Amino acid sequence: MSTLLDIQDLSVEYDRHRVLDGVSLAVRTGEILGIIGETGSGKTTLARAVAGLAPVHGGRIAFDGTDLTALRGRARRAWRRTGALQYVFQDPLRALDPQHTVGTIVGEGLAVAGRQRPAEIATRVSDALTRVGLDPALAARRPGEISGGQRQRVLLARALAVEPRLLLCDEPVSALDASNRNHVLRLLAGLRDTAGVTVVVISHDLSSLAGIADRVAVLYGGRLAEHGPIGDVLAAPRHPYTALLVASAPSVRRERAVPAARLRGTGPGYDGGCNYSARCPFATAACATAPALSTVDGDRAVACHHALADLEFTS
Ligand SMILES: Nc1ncnc2c1ncn2[C@@H]1O[C@H](COP(=O)(O)OP(=O)(O)OP(=O)(O)O)[C@@H](O)[C@H]1O
Repeated sequence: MSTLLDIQDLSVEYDRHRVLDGVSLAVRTGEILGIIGETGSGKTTLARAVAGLAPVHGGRIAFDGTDLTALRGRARRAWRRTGALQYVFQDPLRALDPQHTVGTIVGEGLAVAGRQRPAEIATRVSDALTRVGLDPALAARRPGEISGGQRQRVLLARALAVEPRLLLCDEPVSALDASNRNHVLRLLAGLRDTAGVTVVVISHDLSSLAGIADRVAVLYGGRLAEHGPIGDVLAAPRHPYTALLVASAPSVRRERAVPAARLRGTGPGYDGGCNYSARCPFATAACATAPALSTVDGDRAVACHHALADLEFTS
């Protein structure tokens, strides 16, 4: 499978405070990649950096071979107008202009591209609303006149209207009830399966990702702890933090996961060593040096000096 998005050694700083540190990650064409991590781990920052909305301090983000971090001025605007990459924001209420109708909002990207006549835009808006399971008649309403679940779908419809190649969805289901959550997750899986759209889904909830993601990347304190095929990662997490996440998610938990009670210590730090070591039950003197992300089992990678073997989980 080819790589659509290639992130190399990405760092982001806000006011000299580093919130992403040397993240390298490839998103393959046609897959759903889940990004998981606790609050403040840098998930949104990673997505915003890819969308050109966060201050990249170092590294490279390439989309189908084009280095997005090098685009400036006209080239950058032209790239944005293609709509190839769409970022679906976390908070629908804040992301949707309350003054505009749903139809205007969903048609925005098409109008920006400047290639569509009003009648064509109206048809594409109707199609996009239908695709996300909404009645096209909602186009006449404003964001304040529809439900939270419907607003989340409007955000998705807006992104889909421009037929993106890559969809970055930031916590697309966290504010939804179970039935809306399942609908949106099925919708994302359907986009991958029938339209070949590549999807990155950010979540702090492993069980939401378990049913739809092909691979998962685990962020901790702005660094990548582990990534790999989701089934393998859930069955045998290699990083102690991933093991903790799996142990804390009842619906995906396996017998051998490290008990959640072994969580300890304070949050992440950047003292030069492994930023998980203060919380890690397996930490040793070796962890005073930050571990590099190393390939294990062919298709997986883990940043841990003590990358766990399956048997070590029984404790
Ligand atoms: N605009 C900003 N200015 C300064 N610091 C920021 C800004 N945006 C995010 N941060 C900081 O960057 C870190 C990572 O934030 P981010 O929103 O990426 O985390 P997250 O994993 O998406 O969290 P959540 O699950 O709560 O959305 C946090 O410490 C946050 O306070």
